[in-house]
Amino acid sequence: MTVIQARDVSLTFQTADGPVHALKDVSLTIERGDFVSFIGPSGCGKTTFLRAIAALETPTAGKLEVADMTPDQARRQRAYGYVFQAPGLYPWRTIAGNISLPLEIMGFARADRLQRIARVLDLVDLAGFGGKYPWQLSGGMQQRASIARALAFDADILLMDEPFGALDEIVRDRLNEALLDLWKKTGKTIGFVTHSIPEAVYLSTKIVVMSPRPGRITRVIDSPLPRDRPLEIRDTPEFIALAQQVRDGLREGHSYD
Ligand SMILES: Nc1ncnc2c1ncn2[C@@H]1O[C@H](COP(=O)(O)OP(=O)(O)OP(=O)(O)O)[C@@H](O)[C@H]1O
Repeated sequence: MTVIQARDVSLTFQTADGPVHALKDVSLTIERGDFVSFIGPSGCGKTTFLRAIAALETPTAGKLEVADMTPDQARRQRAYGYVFQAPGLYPWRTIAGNISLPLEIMGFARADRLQRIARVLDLVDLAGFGGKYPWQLSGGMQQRASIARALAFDADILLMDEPFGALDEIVRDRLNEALLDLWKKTGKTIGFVTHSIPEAVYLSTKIVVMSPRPGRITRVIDSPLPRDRPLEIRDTPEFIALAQQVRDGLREGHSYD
């Protein structure tokens, strides 16, 4: 079942220095339960594409459908959760309070909110930390809390814009494992922006390689790796070959010239 469909999506920003073609003729189909990574050098339109899916930007041409709706309808139906690069937690609210906020805005009853908060804290392995304040948690724990917040209203789609970019490699490894586990448990469809080839290959069922000026898709690689992936899978020939394909795709786009 198709969950996200982009057909010839283009998006041009008008700036003082002239038009910036952030996306040009981007076509992509994302199926239910896919884990799709977007990888490419700075400025290739990864964030713009994710924001267009989330109705935070409007394409200048082409068609974009999210759960059979326009992005705007999907936003109003709360069809997805969105995780930003920085955790963006309010320091004056506890972790539970932060997770509760969007639920309060959406009008969930208190008992329902408490139940949902407990469930998502458990999912991201933060059970027992609901009463802490963000500054009492490590960076990795804060990012997990922000994922919990995006999961709390149980949308089928999770959009994540480089959520682990600012974290060190050891923490990132652990969060990658935790995210895969969560994806397997919940069956959600995930769109994930990253700069890291190993992260994209480790997490994804589909890797979308993009290139800049104008922002476009140069390659879509379907992963043959099994869904069960211990971290050690990164040392297997299959993983290394896949990483090489991504690298070739990035080079094809002249991304690092
Ligand atoms: N609001 C905006 N106004 C004008 N130009 C913009 C705006 N947002 C993005 N751009 C431009 O659009 C292009 C694509 O940006 P985008 O942030 O989507 O790239 P990205 O691949 O996510 O980059 P990064 O990896 O650095 O986050 C860039 O050239 C950027 O400068």
